Order: sequence, then structure tokens, then C-alpha cells
Amino acid sequence: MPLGQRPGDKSESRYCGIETEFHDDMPQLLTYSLSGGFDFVVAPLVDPSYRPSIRNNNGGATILPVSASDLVLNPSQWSSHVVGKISSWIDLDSDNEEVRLDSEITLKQEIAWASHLSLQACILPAPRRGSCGNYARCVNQILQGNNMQLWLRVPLEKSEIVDGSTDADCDLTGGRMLDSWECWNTFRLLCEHHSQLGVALDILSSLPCNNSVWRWFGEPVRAAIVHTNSFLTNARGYPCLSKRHQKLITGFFNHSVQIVISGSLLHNIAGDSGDEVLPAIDDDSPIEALPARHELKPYLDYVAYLYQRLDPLPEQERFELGYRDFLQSPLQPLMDNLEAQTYETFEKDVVKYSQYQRAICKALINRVPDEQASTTITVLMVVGAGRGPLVRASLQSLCTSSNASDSCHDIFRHFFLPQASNSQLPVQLFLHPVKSSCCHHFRSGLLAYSSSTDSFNYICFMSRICKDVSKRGKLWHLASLRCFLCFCTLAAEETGRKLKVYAVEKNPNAVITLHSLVKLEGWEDAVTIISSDMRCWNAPEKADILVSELLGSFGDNELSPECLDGAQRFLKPDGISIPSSYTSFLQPVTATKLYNDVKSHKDLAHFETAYVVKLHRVARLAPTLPVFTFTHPEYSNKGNERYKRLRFEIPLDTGSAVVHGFAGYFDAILYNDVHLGIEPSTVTPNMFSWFPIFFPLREPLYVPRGSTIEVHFWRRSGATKVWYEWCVTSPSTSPIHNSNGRSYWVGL
Ligand SMILES: C[S@@+](CC[C@H](N)C(=O)[O-])C[C@H]1O[C@@H](n2cnc3c(N)ncnc32)[C@H](O)[C@@H]1O
Repeated sequence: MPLGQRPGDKSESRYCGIETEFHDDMPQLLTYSLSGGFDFVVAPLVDPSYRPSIRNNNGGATILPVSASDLVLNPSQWSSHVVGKISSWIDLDSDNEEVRLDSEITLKQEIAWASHLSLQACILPAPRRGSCGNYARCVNQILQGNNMQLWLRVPLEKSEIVDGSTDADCDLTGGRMLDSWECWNTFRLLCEHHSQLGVALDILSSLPCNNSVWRWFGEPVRAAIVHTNSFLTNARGYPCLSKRHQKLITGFFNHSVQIVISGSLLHNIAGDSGDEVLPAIDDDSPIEALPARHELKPYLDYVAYLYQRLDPLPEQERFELGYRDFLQSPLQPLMDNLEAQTYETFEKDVVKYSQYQRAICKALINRVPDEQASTTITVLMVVGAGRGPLVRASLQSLCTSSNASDSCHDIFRHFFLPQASNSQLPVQLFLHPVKSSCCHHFRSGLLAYSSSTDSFNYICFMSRICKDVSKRGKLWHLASLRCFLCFCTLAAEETGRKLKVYAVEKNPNAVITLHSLVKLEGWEDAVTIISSDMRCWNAPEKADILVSELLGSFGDNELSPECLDGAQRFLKPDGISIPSSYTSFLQPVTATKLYNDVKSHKDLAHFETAYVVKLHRVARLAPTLPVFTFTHPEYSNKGNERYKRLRFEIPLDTGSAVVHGFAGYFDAILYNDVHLGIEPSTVTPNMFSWFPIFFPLREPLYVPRGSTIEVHFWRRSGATKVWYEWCVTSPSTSPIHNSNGRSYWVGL
């Protein structure tokens, strides 16, 4: 039975398993575990006393001493409720040849039996020593001809450095263990990063430091085995986990990692009768219910409590679930014409347009003093207008371009946000009639701030107000002075600046929409539509303000610099560009899933291509560093080619790590203090127009503890295209990726 109902969560981490000993009555074992509330068992399939050589020497039975015939459960029960546990005694790198051979035979026999049962996964015991070459060879061989997932068991353990030891030392049983991640890394390297090889992490009572733990979130961790001796005891005698353990388990829930409880009952909970809930097995089950309470139920209950305590997934996260770690080709809005569907998605991002509107508003106020507001006409050109959202934002900024309106956004935030969830919010007599055209502005302003869980209430609230406006032609209000200001501001078209707008767009399909928008909104007097590439349009006059949104996930990667260089010809010498600058950022990441997806194409070109991707199962190994900055207008002759060398310091306590590539982001200054971007430390909240970009490496880069990663990035251009090249020179050297743009480029 799932741990709980978390709206939007359909991931594996809803299910919790239990590790069991060998039991020759599998149906009974399963019934006991499922009726105790667990969803699956991690169980040995073969009697642990079995040794192939002993059987052969004795000339004994040739059949495996398995826990049950395949017939005792049906195939869907085997595959949904049983994870096989390979015998823990096996030691494929033993110096003792008999043990080694027995181990190899047993491993193969057990996996063959698990495949026959259609199990989804088997857990492999942790390597017994640092040198695990033969173990890895056998597992690799099995992986080549089998669809089953194999999860290598590894303790989540990293001790301090012992004098005379090297980080690569790894002995999981002999007490010299320094970093279990090293052991995992060696094993998966030997198995060539096979996509069916995962990790089952043993969670012990003490945890290594945070940096080293978070490394694992870029690795294919499938299960976290939490031992009962990791649990503390609360005041009532029940098991609970330390704050750090809780945080870790929450991290696992958010990364689709399944929890498995292991060990024996260590908490004596007097008088706890606990109501039994029988599992909902919808399979055609021959299992007879055994209602005995499971002795580890208190541990399960605690894990379920942690799960149920999670916040529901925000609406945006839910919408983006399907995009997590899904590689997409970046858009090429210059070379290609975007489709209606793509514009539709852009236009839903109210936060983005709200930021633009704020920037335009501030620029208008700075450019035209109040006393000249009614006489000065500002020429504003939206270059790359698409279907018109920035034209709308520009015209709406008129309503907020009086000085009083400077604080309009703050008023929205401070006055409405705390009260909007109050469905009784009074709409009272308002001193100033509001034109219905302001209503749209007001709505988008509020929606821009409606990203909290209360968004539904905002919308309800707004629709009530809007209804009032349209019914009576004016809005009534008598609340606080701040609110009065706010409404005055919204109603202040007559005090706002005067604009003449040009909307320049090269996509003829979007131009059709622009024409109908202008007609629909009655903007014919204010807006002129130009169907042209901004780089070759001969403007009839010069612009005071040039507004564009030509940004990609990496800032300049949709060729904003080249387009705006072409457009600045028709910007007045003292004119303003919105955005005024943008900067790209990079950081090294462990991203096994992305690496495997790129590798699955089996060609070089995919390793030399940048992808747009909603990063999820990644470990960010160092803070971001800025890469390329472009400012507009740009009157120097420095051109748009760039080169940057970056040095990333991985915190010492992280330990060693593997880098599969670099995550890229951008931040743009729209105007003065108004910015927007996706760089993690300054990200614009609730904006969803851009996912990060990912630049892969052809070979995963092993980064020993305490080393620096030195990366080189180039932005290069030719007559028809722009492209990036990249390489690593420390701690080891990679080839230069995408030389001359042979695999990936953006068309001019
Ligand atoms: C990222 S979209 C943004 C569209 C719109 N501003 C929005 O926010 O929805 C970029 C738009 O710029 C247009 N565009 C790109 N390069 C252009 C150029 N050189 N001249 C004119 N339009 C261009 C594209 O066709 C596309 O409609």
C-alpha cells in the first residue's frame, strides 16, 4: 500500500519495501509483509547455505534450493512484490579459487532464476574488497544479455582520510573504507556505465557530510535501505529519525528512490495495538491473508509519516514532471519559424511578461519626466514580437508609468497577497472609475504574483472584481490608502506616457496573429506591424526603446547578440535596449541518466550537442561561474565570438566525483534593477519559459577529491552559423567537443 497520497506524485518512491531473511515459504513471507503495509520484499531467492561445489562433490541434487517454486506466486506478484537478493556470501574476487568459482556459478544461477520469475530487479551484495574486477566482469556479462535491473549494494559511508591511505582505497568490509562512492564508481566504470546497473544505498546510523551525500543524487540510486538501528527513539518510545536523516529521506522521495526497511525490531513499544490494514493486491492472488501485525510496522509508519508530511507538488512542478531529465533540442527561433503551440506555451508565463512590463515601465518613467508625459511620444520597437505579448506588456506599462505607480507591484504584493485567500475580501466603493481596459492589466499584475498555493483564490478574487468592472463600468473600493493608490494607478491611463509601438517579426505566421490581435484590441492607432527580419528592416524613424526577448537557456544561444546588433541601427544614440545585458553561467554536474540517454544514440554527434533539459536527477558539484556577457546596445567592434576558461573548485568534503557534463543557465538585466533568469542563486521564481541547458562530455570525467576542474568554452561563428566548442583540461584532458560546429550549431 503506498506510503500516502501526495497529489501529483506518481513516482516509485511511494512504495516501501522490507528486507527479509531467506524463507522457504515465499507466499507466507509475502502475505505477512504486504499485510504489514509494505509494498514489496527484498528477499533471498536461494538458501544461503547452498554452495555449488559442495553439491557437486556430494553428487547431490542438481536443482537449486530456492525459496519457492515459480508457481506459488503468479508472474505479476513476482514482478511487483519481490526484489531478489543475491546471496551475500559470494566473493568473486576471493583469492580462494573454490570460493571464487562457487560465487560466480551462484551469481549466474540466481540471476537466471530471478529472470525466470520476471523479477524487475535484484540487489547485488557490496563488493568485499577494493579490487572488484572479476565481480564486475561477471555482472557486466550478465547485463549484456538480460533486461533485469541490478542494484549494487553500497553503504552510504565516507570516513575521514586515514594517514597513508589514498582516496581510491576501498574496502567495504575490512575497516579501511574511505569513501564507498569510490567503490561504486570503480564498479560502474568497469561495467561501462551500463544503464541497468543501479545502486541500493545502505543508510546507517551516522551520515557523511552533506556535500558527499548530495553527490549521490546524480547517481542511479534506486533504493535506500534504512536500517532499524539508524532510528532514534522519540519521547513516546517510537522510532524516529534525526533531522539529517529526515532530510535525506525527503531527498529520496523527491528523486524516485524507494525506501526499504531492514533489520530487527529495536524499539519496545508497549501496548501498541495498531489497526491492521490489509494490502490492496489487485493481482489474482492465491495468497491467504495472515493478519499478524508486522513487527517492523512502527518503522514503516514513521517513513509513511515523513512521506505524508511532504508539501504537495506545486502546480508548475506537476506540469513539468514529464520533462524531468528529458533531453530536448534547443529551439532555433531565428532559423526556424516557431509553431503556434510554442508561442502558446511562452505566453502562459505571466512572470516573464510581468518582469518585462516592470522594466518597460521604469524605462518610460526615466525617459519621460512627468511634466512631459502628455506631450512626448516615445517610440518603442518590439523586435521579435511573436504573437504580441511584449506589445501588450508595453502598452500596459502605460498604466503604471506614473511615479505613483512605481510602487504598484509592491502594493499588489503587500496589500493583496496576504488577503487574497480570504474569500470574504470586500470589494467596496471605489473613488475613481476604472476603465475596463485596466482590468486586464490588473489581472495580469495579480496573476504575476499568484504563484503561491493561493493562486486559485487570486483568480477567484480577480474574476469577481472583473465581473464588477464589466457590469457597472467602475470598481468600488474604500479600503486603505495604499489600495486607493493602486487603483488610481491602474486607472491612470490619462496620466501615463504616450507610446508609438512598432512590432517587428520575421515569422509570417506570427504576423497574421499580430494583425488580428491589434484589430481585436483596438490598437490600430498605436501599433504598426512590420513583417521583416530586424537585421534588414529599414526603419522610418529611430526608437527610444528597443524591447526584445530572443534569449535561450544559455542567454545568447538563440542568437540574440547577432539579431540585436542588426537592430541597434534604428535605436537612438541615447536609446534603451531591454534587455540591457545577459550573462551565461555554467556548473559541473553528475548526471548519470542524461549521460546514458546521450550515449544510447551511439554516435559522436549527440555527445557534441547541447540539450535543453529540466534537470532533476543531477548533483551540482560546484557553484556556477559566469561565462559570456553581452550588453546592448554595443557600439564597440569586439564582435560576438568569445572564449572563457573556468576553474571550478569542488568542496573538499564532497570527496571524489564524476562529471558527466555542464549545466548552463542565464541571467538577463532587463532594465536597471529588473532582471530575469534561471541561474540557480538568483532564479526568477515561478517563471517557466526556460529549462537549463546541458553540455555533455564524451567520457565521464573522474575528479579526485580536492581537485579543480578546468574547462574551456568558446562561442564561435561563421557566415551562416554560430556554435560552441568546449573541453576540459584538468584534472584530465578531454578532446575539444564540437570542433568547427561539426555536430551542433545555431543557424544565422
Ligand atoms: C523567443 S520568441 C519570443 C516571442 C515573443 N516576444 C514572446 O515573448 O512570446 C522570439 C521571436 O523573435 C522572432 N525573431 C527571431 N529573430 C528575429 C529576427 N532576426 N527578426 C525578427 N524576428 C525575429 C521569432 O520568430 C520569434 O517570434
